[in-house]
Amino acid sequence: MSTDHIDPELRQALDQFCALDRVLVASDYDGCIAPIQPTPDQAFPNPDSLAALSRCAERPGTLAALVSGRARDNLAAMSGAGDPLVLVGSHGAEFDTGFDQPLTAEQAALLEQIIAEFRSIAAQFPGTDVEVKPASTTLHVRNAAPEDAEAALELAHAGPAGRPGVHITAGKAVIELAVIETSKGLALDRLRESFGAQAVLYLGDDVTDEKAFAHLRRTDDGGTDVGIKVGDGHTAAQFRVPGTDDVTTVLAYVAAQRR
Ligand SMILES: O=P(O)(O)OC[C@H]1O[C@H](O[C@H]2O[C@H](CO)[C@@H](O)[C@H](O)[C@H]2O)[C@H](O)[C@@H](O)[C@@H]1O
Repeated sequence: MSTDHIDPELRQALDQFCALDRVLVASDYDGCIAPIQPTPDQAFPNPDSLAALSRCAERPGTLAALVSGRARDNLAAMSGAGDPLVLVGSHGAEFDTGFDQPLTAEQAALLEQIIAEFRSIAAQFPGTDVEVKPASTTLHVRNAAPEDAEAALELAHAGPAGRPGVHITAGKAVIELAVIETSKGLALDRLRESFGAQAVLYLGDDVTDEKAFAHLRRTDDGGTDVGIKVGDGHTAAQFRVPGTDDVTTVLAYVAAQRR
């Protein structure tokens, strides 16, 4: 999608957004800035998208952020991004200051337990793998045979996912269990308020991004948020683009308009 091919309604919304004094430009990482890959450690950013988001961050009155389900350290390492981009990890719960609350002893014990249960499930199904994060764990099934993937997810739902205190996030070829509540929507609220943004632009491709889209709104000081779903699937976002190349186009357009 060249800049000329941005859908006219989306372009109009972006033009209105870009004309505001203070804005927040935020994107999900996997499936938006980085194309989906067989394993998490292969998902490097599209350099053009990352460069465009970084240019946004350098524009006056513009805060730019990556808001990811990954652990923040891992997001920083894989993306190579840092100042002036803001990095938020753990589905919106992990800022540069860490988590708002440290895990309680009970939560830490619960996390150990569900990690062990995920590892025991992964040991039974070739091609499945377990990712460990500070407050959650992810069972990856992308590289398993379809029947193994289904069986592994069923076991996860029937076992660790049902434990009291566990929060489930569905995702692309994963099930993720957290011992704290997370929300990319609350993360956007926090960034919006701290920066005094009149409007927020958010791009996301996965189920976890729906919490972000649900927090987008028309604001009192004249701004209208812009939500863009990347790819297929149900969404609350007003706009949709087909894939990660379109993320580059949108971010490059915003960076150019904000100059
Ligand atoms: O919020 P995001 O930045 O989109 O992170 C969501 C999850 O992304 C990663 O998993 C996904 O991407 C992998 C690499 O492309 C892919 O192999 C996997 O199937 C996808 O679900 C990451 O590993 C998770 O921790 C994130 O929660």
